[in-house]
Order: sequence, then C-alpha cells, then structure tokens
Amino acid sequence: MGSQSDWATMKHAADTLDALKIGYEALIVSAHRTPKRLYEFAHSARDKGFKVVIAGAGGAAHLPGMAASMTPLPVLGVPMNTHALEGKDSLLSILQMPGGIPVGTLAIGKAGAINAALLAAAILALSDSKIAKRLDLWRARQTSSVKKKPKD
Ligand SMILES: Nc1c(C(=O)O)ncn1[C@@H]1O[C@H](COP(=O)(O)O)[C@@H](O)[C@H]1O
Repeated sequence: MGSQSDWATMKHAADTLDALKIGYEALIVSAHRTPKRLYEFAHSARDKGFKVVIAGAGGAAHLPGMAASMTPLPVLGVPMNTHALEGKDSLLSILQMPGGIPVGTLAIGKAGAINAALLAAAILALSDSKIAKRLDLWRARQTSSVKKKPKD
C-alpha cells in the first residue's frame, strides 16, 4: 500500500488472506515517496517467490501501475476512498492503464480489498489444490451465512 493511512482498508485484504491461510507480506511502498523501495520490491518480487501483488493506493494512485510495469506477476489494484473525490480519483488512475501493462482493478475501499484477496486466492488456486479447497469452503460459508429474510 502507498501509505500507513491505507492500512485500515488494506487490512481487510490481509484478514481475508489470513482466513484462507495464504501467506503474504504487508508493506508500505510508494511510487511517489519511496520510488527506490518500489523499484527494488517490484524487480525482485518474482525471484523472492511472490505470486501475486495486491497494490492499494489513493488519489494519484500510480503505485499499482508502476508496480505492474516492473514485475511480470499479476498486479491487483485497490483504489482507496478519498475525502476530496470519494475514491473516483484513485479508481480512474488505477483503472486507466495503457494497453500492454495490465492492472486488475477492484472496487473502491473495503469491498475491493476483500475481493483483491479472493481474486489472488483464485489465481493461486489454479495451481494449488489446498487453496482451492479452502476457497470453496470460504464461499460455501458465505452462501450459508446469508439469511433468506431480513431481521425486522
Ligand atoms: N497513491 C499513492 C502513492 C503512489 O501511488 O505511489 N503513494 C502514496 N499514495 C497515496 O497517498 C494517499 C495519502 O497518503 P497520506 O495519508 O500518507 O498522506 C494514500 O492513500 C496513499 O496510497
């Protein structure tokens, strides 16, 4: 994520990965404020064994796109909600990548963070049957937790 202030949102991705018993590293990396850290992370991520990158950022959210430009790993972008423009700035700057450098863009905020983790799990599940089973279970639990009728 681009800043400590993104953690309240990105923690939902971390919690979802925890629930699926998928290992991850949570880092603050900013294309704007720590470009060298981003360069080093993105260029070495595949060799270090990372399989998917989830990049959450807000405002002029260049982090996901810049990460995608420097790693062949799938990059999932989570737009942060912002005070000034309600996250539309984050959304559009993550979404509108030029052809050739894809970022899989999720919804703004908490739902996007959770779905980024689930999408990362689905990517990993293609080659990991244990993760596939845990993801099936997670989805089955979600389905059975939805009540048919409203409370009142
Ligand atoms: N969008 C980016 C990048 C980047 O894209 O590299 N680095 C920080 N930020 C964003 O700036 C917002 C405000 O950050 P602060 O709260 O630290 O001022 C955060 O949502 C962060 O993701």
